[in-house]
This record gives sequence, structure tokens and C-alpha cells, in this order.
Amino acid sequence: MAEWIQGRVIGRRDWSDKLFSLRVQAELPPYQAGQFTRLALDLAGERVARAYSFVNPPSSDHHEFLLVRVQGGRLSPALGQQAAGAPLWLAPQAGGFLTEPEIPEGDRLWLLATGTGIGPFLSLLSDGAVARRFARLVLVHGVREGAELVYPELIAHYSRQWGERFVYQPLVTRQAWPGALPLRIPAALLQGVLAQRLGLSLDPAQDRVLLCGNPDMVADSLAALEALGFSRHRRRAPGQVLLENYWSPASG
Ligand SMILES: Cc1cc2nc3c(=O)[nH]c(=O)nc-3n(C[C@H](O)[C@H](O)[C@H](O)COP(=O)(O)OP(=O)(O)OC[C@H]3O[C@@H](n4cnc5c(N)ncnc54)[C@H](O)[C@@H]3O)c2cc1C
Repeated sequence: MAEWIQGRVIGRRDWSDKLFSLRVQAELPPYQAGQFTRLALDLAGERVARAYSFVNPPSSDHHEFLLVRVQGGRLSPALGQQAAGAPLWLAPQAGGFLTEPEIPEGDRLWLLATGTGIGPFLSLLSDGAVARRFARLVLVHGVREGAELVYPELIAHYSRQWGERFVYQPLVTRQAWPGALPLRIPAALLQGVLAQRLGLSLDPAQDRVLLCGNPDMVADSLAALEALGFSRHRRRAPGQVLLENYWSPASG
């Protein structure tokens, strides 16, 4: 297996007491927007590695990751202590299929994320290839508290860039938040609230959907979409829904 690549934290931004972004400088081989790599630290004599999605487009001069400190977790609390200048390891090989070439042809692209699952969608949107292909882009972000609605400046930039072609809908479940729906994504899909709020129908003939984040959200959203006639997309069995779970449903 190829060697680990040493990188360095060049900046961080804290969004809440648990949620933070790390900017990293490292010479990585090419990767695609929407992919993830593995970050690692040497902890108690062992290299501990976990998967993290790129938030930046591949054209960026740095790599950026959005992380949550998982209570009792091995790596994420340690990464949460990294400040500018700190070294870390990156895997040479990126992975993941939430990439533009994997998305089947369609008119509208729905990007549905919980928590840090918004990362790969920001990478895809910033890259621009999906914006050239799809007539409408819908970014839906489900969080518990309003402070977790990350990257507002970037999202405002997309709105300015694409006008009415781009729609952003936050959902905040644990506090009232201006402009946000007070629901989880699967419930908003099942009850038709999301489509109604955005004035769009969800139609398997024209809509393509990417799901990323919490495995409960991913499974329940897939079920809600299946009830509307959607199916999971696989290379050998084309459908309309692509997904990525951030941790195992069984252990989550
Ligand atoms: C493809 C992929 C991409 C990922 N991208 C990101 C990313 O961009 N940002 C990010 O923060 N994480 C991401 N993750 C999750 C990340 O890899 C780690 O699982 C997470 O940081 C916890 O690692 P840990 O060592 O701190 O906890 P561990 O010691 O590994 O485990 C602690 C427990 O927490 C659970 N868990 C993992 N993540 C979460 C979570 N977010 N919330 C609640 N429970 C959780 C695990 O199932 C485990 O039971 C991704 C995972 C995958 C598979």
C-alpha cells in the first residue's frame, strides 16, 4: 500500500463547540469533487485513521474538511485540538462515488445532507460541473441547532452566482431558526413539506438525489423517496438516488 502523505493544518474555523473546519496543506494526487480521503494522527503509538470528505473543489490550493467531535471517539476529538502548524497524515488515495460522473442524467439535482454530510455537496457545487449539467440545484441541510448551518458565505455566493437555479433549504430540529423548517429530512420528504416549500415536485423522471450523512437519515430518506417511485442508483441497476453513510447504521 502507498505511503501516507504528511500534511499540515494551515487554518481552522470553529462553527460551534463541536463543529469545526480544518484547512490542510498537502501534496495529494488528483481527486474528484465529492470524494473523501482518510486523515490520521499518531495516537499512543498507533496511527489512527478515519474517512473525511473534502469540502473544497479539487482546483483549490488547499484541502478543507468539516468535522464534528464525536464524544468518546478516538480520532475526531484529537483532530479537534489541531491548530495551525500541526502535522497530520493523509491517505494518498481518495474514494467515494458522490461525484459528478456517477450521477445519472436528469434535470434537477437534490443534495440532501445532515451535519457534516454537507461537505461533499459543497465540494461538488464549488467545482461547477454539476451546475453546468443541471437546470436546478437544491441544497438541503438538516442540523440540530442553527449554529451548525455552516458555510453561509459560500452558500450566499452560490445564490448570487446561480440566482433562482439554486435553492437552499435549512432544516433545524432543536430550535426555531429563521427560514428553517423544524423537521428532519425524511419527515419533510414524506409529508411533502420540502417539495411544497420549494414549489417543486419530486419526480423520478427528472430529479436526481444525493444523500449524505447520518445513516438513519440516509435510510429513512431513501425509503421516503422509494415511496415516491425513486430507486437507489447502482452502476449495474440505474436509479435516481446515490448515497453515502458517514458511519455504520448498526453501530451508530
Ligand atoms: C465515507 C465517509 C466520509 C466521512 N466524512 C466525514 C466528514 O467529512 N466529517 C466528519 O466529521 N466525519 C466524517 N466521517 C465519519 C468519520 O470517519 C469518523 O467516523 C468520525 O470522525 C468518528 O471517528 P472517531 O475516531 O472520533 O470515533 P470512533 O472511535 O471511530 O467511533 C465512535 C462512534 O461514533 C459513531 N460516529 C461516527 N461519526 C459520527 C457522527 N458524526 N455523529 C455521531 N456518531 C458518529 C461511530 O459509529 C462509532 O460508533 C465519514 C465517514 C465515512 C465512512
